[in-house]
Amino acid sequence: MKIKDFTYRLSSGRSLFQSLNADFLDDKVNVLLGPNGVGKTTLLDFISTVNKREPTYFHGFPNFARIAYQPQSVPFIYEATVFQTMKMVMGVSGFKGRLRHTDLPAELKTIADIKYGELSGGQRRLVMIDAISRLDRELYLFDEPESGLDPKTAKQVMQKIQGINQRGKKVIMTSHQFQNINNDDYHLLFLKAGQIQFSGSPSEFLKKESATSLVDAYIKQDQLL
Ligand SMILES: Nc1ncnc2c1ncn2[C@@H]1O[C@H](COP(=O)(O)OP(=O)(O)OP(=O)(O)O)[C@@H](O)[C@H]1O
Repeated sequence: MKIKDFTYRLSSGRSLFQSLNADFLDDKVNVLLGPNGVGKTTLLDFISTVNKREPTYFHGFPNFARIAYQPQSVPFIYEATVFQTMKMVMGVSGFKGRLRHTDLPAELKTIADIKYGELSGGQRRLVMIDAISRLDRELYLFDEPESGLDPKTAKQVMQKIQGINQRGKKVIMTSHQFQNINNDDYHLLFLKAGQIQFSGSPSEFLKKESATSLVDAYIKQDQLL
């Protein structure tokens, strides 16, 4: 999956992407990094076709029906339980199988009959990620999947996302968290000033910036621009 020479202006006239080029790897979890407001979510919106995607610039991406997308927030019905919400999300997305209580991981079984609207922000995210992960798609998009989750739950979510990729599925996510993406199963793409400024493995990122942690490498890269 590649993006070639993609330029995009916001309705205000501000240029968000300028001749942006990006290569995404099939056998790694691709992680878009970059400061707030640089356009990571907007890029996912184009890849997912929420924003109209021109084939001139986007190459090798599956069509809408073969993509699962976890946006940062989703509309929900306050009164529906967690279990009903998961079934609704999966049903709307065309899931043909049957979801049973016994299929749920322990952390969701305990909240399955609570109203979705009564969950915390982190719990809602966990529920949506679990539901979306069960869909059978070619490409999975996750927008800040570990944001708002406690460290243990964040790690579980990242393991779930790794598991999707290990099943031969393509994954692109955004993140501001570094503790769980510091091994070479991840492919990092640093977005700033309308372009991908770095892409490569975490170890290549550390080497390029002569840094000992990804946070330091990120800050050094950010200060360059
Ligand atoms: N519907 C919209 N109309 C106008 N501008 C928008 C719209 N959506 C996003 N933007 C602008 O586009 C820019 C990129 O936003 P985007 O959400 O893609 O950034 P991001 O890199 O994902 O940020 P964050 O890390 O904070 O989530 C921002 O300046 C934002 O204000």
